[in-house]
Formats: sequence, structure tokens, C-alpha cells
Amino acid sequence: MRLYNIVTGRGFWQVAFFAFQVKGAIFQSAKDLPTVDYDFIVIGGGNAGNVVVNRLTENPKINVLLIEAGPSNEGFTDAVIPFLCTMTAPDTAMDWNFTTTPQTALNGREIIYPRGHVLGGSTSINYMAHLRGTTSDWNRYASITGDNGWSWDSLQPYFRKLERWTPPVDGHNTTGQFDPTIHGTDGMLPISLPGFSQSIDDRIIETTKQLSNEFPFNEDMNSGNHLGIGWVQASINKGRRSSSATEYLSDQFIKRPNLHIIVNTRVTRLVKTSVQRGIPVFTTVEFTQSTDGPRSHLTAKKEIILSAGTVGTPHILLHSGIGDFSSLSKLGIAPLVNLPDVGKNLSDHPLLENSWLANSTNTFEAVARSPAMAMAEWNATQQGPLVDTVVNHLGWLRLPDNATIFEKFDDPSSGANTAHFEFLISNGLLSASIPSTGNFMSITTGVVSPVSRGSVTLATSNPFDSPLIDPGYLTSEFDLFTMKSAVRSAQRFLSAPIWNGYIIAPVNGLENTTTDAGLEAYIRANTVTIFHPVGTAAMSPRGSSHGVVDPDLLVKGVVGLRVVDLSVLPIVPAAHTQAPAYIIAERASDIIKAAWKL
Ligand SMILES: Cc1cc2nc3c(=O)[nH]c(=O)nc-3n(C[C@H](O)[C@H](O)[C@H](O)COP(=O)(O)OP(=O)(O)OC[C@H]3O[C@@H](n4cnc5c(N)ncnc54)[C@H](O)[C@@H]3O)c2cc1C
Repeated sequence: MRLYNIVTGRGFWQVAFFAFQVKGAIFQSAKDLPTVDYDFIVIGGGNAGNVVVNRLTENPKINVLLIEAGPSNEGFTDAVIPFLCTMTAPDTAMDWNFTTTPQTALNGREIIYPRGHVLGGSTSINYMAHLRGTTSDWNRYASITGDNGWSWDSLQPYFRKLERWTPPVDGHNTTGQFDPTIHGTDGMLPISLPGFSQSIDDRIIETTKQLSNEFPFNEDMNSGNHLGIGWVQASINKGRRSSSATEYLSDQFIKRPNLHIIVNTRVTRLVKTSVQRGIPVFTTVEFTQSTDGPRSHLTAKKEIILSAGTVGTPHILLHSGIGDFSSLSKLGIAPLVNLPDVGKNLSDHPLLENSWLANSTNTFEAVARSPAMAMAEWNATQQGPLVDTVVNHLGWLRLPDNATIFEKFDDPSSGANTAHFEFLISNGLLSASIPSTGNFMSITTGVVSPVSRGSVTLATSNPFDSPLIDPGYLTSEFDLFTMKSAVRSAQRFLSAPIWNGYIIAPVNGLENTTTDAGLEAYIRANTVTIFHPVGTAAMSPRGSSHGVVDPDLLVKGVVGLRVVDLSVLPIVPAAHTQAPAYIIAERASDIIKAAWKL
């Protein structure tokens, strides 16, 4: 979803934005790193990695090195002003700029596949919606792994420890828009409701009354039961993005003498350090600052923590000889640990933007066509249309119990309180080029309990070559059925009387979906990603022959190596994935501290 198509150009926003101070405590080059025996080396300063380095360095006796491939997050305007989130990727220095392999169920299209390449990782470039998932999502992880510590109830302390509930920047009365009893108030990450009222907000809420059976209002989607339509909660504080970099690596933490961070430095592989009772020890990391640059090595006294994300983590494991022996051998990589599931089992949410011409002059298009006013307001007061992400409301919805698809498929959702598809309701176009006239609204639909699975594999033995990312979108008939149902459901949403006279006509191909064949063609031609891949280093029970990590996140068959990021989730939750990544990392930090008696 790329709003930058509709603004007058990236240059305007950047010139108008005031300069940031650059922090000094981050090393730009390996040769500047002090000589220290690090207890832990964390790879990837992203969503999860920054949580771990923060929590481990709470103990002043523990030395931690964080290695991040991308630059510091400081100075990137688009990573600060929430509404500019759609400009953070692709084709920026903050993005790895991946694309997928040709997607067989999407007419062979290669899909743009952003991943954060910057301190804060994907939380520096994402759209900030904050969703915990449902009780049954987390209880399913507990059941799959055999570790009750991953259940919804067990994780409650971490949900609260993470959150710092924050009033919206416009100070409006939020009664009835969230449930204050279920939120943390003194945690690390500010979470708030929208701070700028959109002209369609009242109509959306009225729809939940006029069509309450199909679209009930849900006061708080983070209660464990997310079904219905409700207000989005987002990691935004006083009109600015909150990321794992702005919060977990804020000045007070980055100044800790026991934390060293090196940016613009890519880990190329892990090196077998020794063998302990017949098991290989992987506590040495190899890294470099350019394709042809010298490779440096450092060894952690205790552990390496791999937090390079669902694409980066399997990429590094495979280049280290940890993966499927026969595939590694074919590429000429010495196979060291046979873990066939590394890079397999990728699950993700496919996404489709559905748009209508609207009878309004007060939509995103109005902001995009006159950005100077909005930017001036944000610069002067940090108020106005730029203070929020690009949706004020989300919906989480299920297929009917008697849907014909259940004659062929078991229900893939984690339980009866968990959606099959999602609505993201926006006051304008998100991805298409904006015509010079016209105003729009969109209900973007996502398949959030998918059956399709994909993979991350290596294209070559060169760690600087991008991996082959195949999310397998809509390769399961179940997912195609769900996407069709989601589009039909969005059309029914707008059939509520409150939209009479507001919605003029479907656009961008949606007008060709009156037949089932037309709908299918439209879906295959336009589906993209909502950026939520998980599963490529999945947890499984201790001692299990499948999976990649044990429930304590230690890599199977190896000593000294743990994975802490979204790749460990065996199935994608019916949620946006930043909150799950934070939660995994908060619990993992306690697991690591307990293991080392810190
Ligand atoms: C454009 C976009 C929009 C999104 N919108 C939302 C949203 O609104 N709400 C939501 O909940 N989720 C959203 N997500 C998803 C969510 O942000 C991610 O799923 C989550 O942040 C991933 O966390 P992670 O810790 O697993 O990985 P990341 O945060 O991606 O961190 C991985 C880090 O490792 C680094 N790294 C990788 N390889 C190497 C290497 N070889 N050497 C050194 N460093 C390396 C990367 O540069 C990165 O900093 C979005 C994601 C994107 C990309």
C-alpha cells in the first residue's frame, strides 16, 4: 500500500521536516568497536532484537553487542510521521527491497515484499496497528509446543509490561472506544487510539448498528476476542511513530555502557566454534560491511541470539550450514546441522484493496492533493491528518459455519473467537495511483487464517544474494474462497443504509466482480501482502524431529544459538504481527535470564 503515489513527491516532506540529532552511541564501523568480551551477540536490531538487548542490558554485568544490517533510524522523516508510513517502503534505504518469486495463484506476479532494514526493523517502516491476536491463537501455540508459557493467560504479564496506554493526540473522549481494564499503563511502548477524526468514522460505527448481526461493534479487539468492527489501536505517541528503536533503544538505554550497537553491518553466517559432547557449538558470528569487504568474527561468551526476522533468520541459518542437508550440498554450502524445516512452513496474510468512488471532498485524496497544509500543521502542533496510520477501523470476521468450503477443509482458524478474514477501512485510496479528481474509500480485505504455506530458500551460496521468498499466496482453495467471501462481505458492509448517497461506484477492477469468475480474476490480479510472514524457524516440542527451535527458542541440535523473532511462530496469528513479536521477545528475555541465572 503506497500512498506516496498520491503526494507531490518525497522531497517535499523531507525538506519540510526538522532535522534530528544523531545519537553518538552507535558504531558505524567494525574497526571502531571497542575490544570487549560480549556475553551475548544479538543479530538484527528489529522489532524483537531491540527488546532482547534492552532487557539483557538491564543487568550492568552483562555485555551485549547488537549487529544491524541497516542504518540508524534517526533522520528518516517517513519513519516518524505516522500517516507517511506508506512511504517507508519499497525502494528506500530502510527496506530490504525484496520481491517474492512469481506467485502461481496470482497470475505469476512477483509481489513487493518489504522488510525493515534499519534500527527498529519492521517497526520503523510498518503501519503501527497494534493487535495481540486472540486467546485461541496463543493457546494453540502452547498446545503445539507443549509449553503452557505461550498460552494467552501465561503471557498476560508481558502484554501489560509491553504497553503504555496513551491518550490520543487530539485529546478526544475515548469512552467506549477501548477497554481500559485490559491495558498496561506503564510499559515500554505507547499505544493510542486515532488522534484525527476521519469523515467516515460515524458511518462506520452506524453500520455496526444497522447491520449488527454481521458486523457487531467490538469495543476492544485486544481483549482476546477480536471479532467485530472496532477502533484501531496503534503504536503512536503524540502524533509520532513509536518503534522498538524509539522506545527500547531510546537515549537512556542506548547510553548503557554494557550495550554496543553496530549498524550498516551484515551478518553473513554463523561459524561452528567447537563441539560439546558431540553437539556443535555456534557462538561465533561472521559479519562485514560490504559485499567484498573483509569478514570479521566475534564470539559470544554465552549465546548468539538470532533476531533477523522471518526472512533474515532462515537466510543466515542456511548460509551457516544449518538446514536441509541435500539442498545445502547442492548449493556448495557445507551441511553441518540437518534441520530440514529451516525456511519451510512460511505462513502470511494475503491482502486486497477494494475501493469505491465516494461522494465526498474530505478524504485522503484531499490531504494528498494539498500536502503543504497538513505538513505545516504537523510541524507546528503535531496535530491534524498526519498523526495517524491509514486506518481508523478494523474488522475481524468469520465465514459462516455452514460455508460450503468446510465440506472440504477443516477450519484452519485457531478457534471460534478467531477471524478468517479482516477488514481495514480507510478514508481513501492506499495503493493505486490517485487520479487528479475524485474521492474514494477502501475496505481492504485480508485472509488471516490461511491454509497456504510457502518457504524461504537460498538462490545461491552468496549471502549478499536475496533469498527466494515464496509465500504461496492463495495456493489453497480455502484461501481463495475466504478472499472471495471477504470481498462480498465488504460489499454487504457498504449496503447499510447509512452509506446511501455516499458510495457512488466500485473502482479499480472491483466493478468487474458481479460474477464469481470476475471476482476470482480480480483477486488473482490484485492480491498483494500485508507483510506478516512467520514460521520459517518454527517452534516445536522439545525432542521433536520437526521444527527448528524448542519452546525455549534454542535451535535444535546446536549449542549456544537461540532465535527470537517472528520466524519461531508455527502458524501466523489472526493479528498484525508487531505485538506478537514484542511479546515473544519480552518472554524470551526472561527465558534467557533464567537460563543464565542473570
Ligand atoms: C511495510 C510493513 C507494514 C507493516 N504493518 C504492520 C502493522 O501495521 N501492524 C503490525 O502489527 N505489523 C505490521 N507489520 C509487520 C510487523 O512489523 C513485523 O511482522 C514485525 O515487526 C517483524 O518483527 P521481527 O523482529 O521478526 O523482524 P524485524 O522487525 O523485521 O527485524 C529484523 C531485523 O534484522 C535485521 N537483519 C536481517 N538480516 C540481517 C543480517 N544478515 N545481518 C544483520 N541484521 C539483519 C533487519 O535489518 C531488521 O532490522 C508490517 C510490516 C511491514 C514490512
